[in-house]
Amino acid sequence: MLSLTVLACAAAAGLALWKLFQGYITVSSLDNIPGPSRTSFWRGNQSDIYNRHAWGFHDRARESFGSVFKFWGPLGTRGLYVYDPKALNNVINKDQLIYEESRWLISWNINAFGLGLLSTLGEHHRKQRKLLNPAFSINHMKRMTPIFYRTTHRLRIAIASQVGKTSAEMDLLGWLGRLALELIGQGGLGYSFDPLVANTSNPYGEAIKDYVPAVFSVQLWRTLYPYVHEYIPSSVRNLLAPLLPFQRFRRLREIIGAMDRHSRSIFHEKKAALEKGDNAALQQVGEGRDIMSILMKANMEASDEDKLPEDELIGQITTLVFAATDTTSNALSRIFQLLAEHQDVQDKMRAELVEASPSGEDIPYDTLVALPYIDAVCRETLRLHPPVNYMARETREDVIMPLSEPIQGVNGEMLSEIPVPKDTTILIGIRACNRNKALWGDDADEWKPERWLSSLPDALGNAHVPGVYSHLMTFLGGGRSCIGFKFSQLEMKVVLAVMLRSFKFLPGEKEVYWNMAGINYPTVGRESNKPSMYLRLEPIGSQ
Ligand code: HEM
Repeated sequence: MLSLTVLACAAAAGLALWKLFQGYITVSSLDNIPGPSRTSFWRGNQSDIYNRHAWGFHDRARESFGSVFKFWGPLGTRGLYVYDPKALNNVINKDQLIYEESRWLISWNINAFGLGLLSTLGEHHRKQRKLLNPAFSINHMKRMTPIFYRTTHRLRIAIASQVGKTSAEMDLLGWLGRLALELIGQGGLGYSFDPLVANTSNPYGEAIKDYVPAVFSVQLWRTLYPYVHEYIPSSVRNLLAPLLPFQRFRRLREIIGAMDRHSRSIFHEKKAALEKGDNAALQQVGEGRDIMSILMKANMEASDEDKLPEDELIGQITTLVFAATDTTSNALSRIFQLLAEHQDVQDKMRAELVEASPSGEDIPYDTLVALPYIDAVCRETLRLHPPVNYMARETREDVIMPLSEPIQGVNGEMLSEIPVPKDTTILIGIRACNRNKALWGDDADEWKPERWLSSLPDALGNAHVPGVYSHLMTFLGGGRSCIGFKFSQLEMKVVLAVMLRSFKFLPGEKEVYWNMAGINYPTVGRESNKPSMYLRLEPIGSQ
């Protein structure tokens, strides 16, 4: 009996060792795909790809190896970095269910955000999305526009009091982050997080803002999470997590705990208001027009098979707040930084706004979204500087990846498709696709809003980039594309419309350094890891 047990344990250990180290022993169809050599025997290119200063690695690799290249993952595994449009179309549309979110990321997201859209797969995800979609329609965005203006004017007043009559240098990222949280609060949840006055802060806002840097601070450990996820059951993981002796893990757990507590209390408040009837809901902050009220009402009326359980509704709250906050505020910060560096563009945008509303009244939705120059600046910034550089996927089975243009294999053969083995990590090169010179022209790495005012290159039209927005991969495409991209555009345009008429934006004294992360963020200089961006603001006319 004992020898049988020993034999079984030895076999299990052998299998685990084989699974762990097979990458070093086996050959793969991806060995014929060119790519950078590994910089660590154990970690492959992990630390080249996933670090705050990885811009050079990503840019050199795309320039040297083209639209599909191999990279090394941990323990001898191979991955593919892809920005070929036809391949991307297969990844996010045609074979979406084969190129799924990584299992470990889903498990991580369930722990961090609960069972929201970022944590579910397949039919489960489709069902959630079906219920949420109507709340993100253009008609609904129009109805939310007054809420966006009202909230942004509160920010304008708060900033004006800091700027005074002359000028002041301030952490604009901090203000835009608070505004983004308040807008998803009011427009998304019918809840006010932040009075938007100076010298106050909000624990939920702080938690959300710290989440991405906190995750990146444990990135080395996070690259091991796929193995932790595979070999340690979730019950044991949950038991061990609080015992981890590292301050960084403790902070991450605090952040996740704060997000969950707030989401639960917001949910129960909304539920009570909805149960009391429409009047109670109308008296809430979002006047019943917010995304969660619509979702909760739709859920009450849905057939049993389409209904979402409470935990999934709570998960949507954390997911929405996380997905909406840093992405949009960091994108807006990048726009203001570029406007501070290009006063001519800033002046032109201001002139367009004054022409659209000489009296300074809020510009109605239809007019605002159609203003061509502001639109060009937003598109161009989201093209050149997408807040998310890449997204990972993982093949659930062997699959053939077709290419728009053949590539030369390591053996000299031309390849028009690549056989990709099951369990391969795919990195969707969002920034790489947006800067592809073969599609956008030789000036693809330059910021030129004017490019959107004349016709775009034919090569771009013919390539059929599968992004949901303007030939860009910024918001991805397919069944997992960004559901909030219209919300985000409206937010950017309302903020630009209000702020550019009140302030002139100038470069500050403090250096602005952009860090590469799950969502890129600026810091003062390269060494700091505290998200912030200082610009100088000067008042214009009467406030
Ligand atoms: C500039 C701003 C934004 C950018 C660049 C952005 C980008 C993205 C990207 C790349 C994804 C795909 C993630 C994945 O495949 O795992 C995504 C998903 C998502 N985004 Fe956004 N986003 C932005 C703003 C927003 C806003 C304002 C909201 C909410 C109001 C939002 C809500 C979501 C949600 C819920 C998902 C998950 C969708 C799904 O899995 O079905 N995003 N976003």
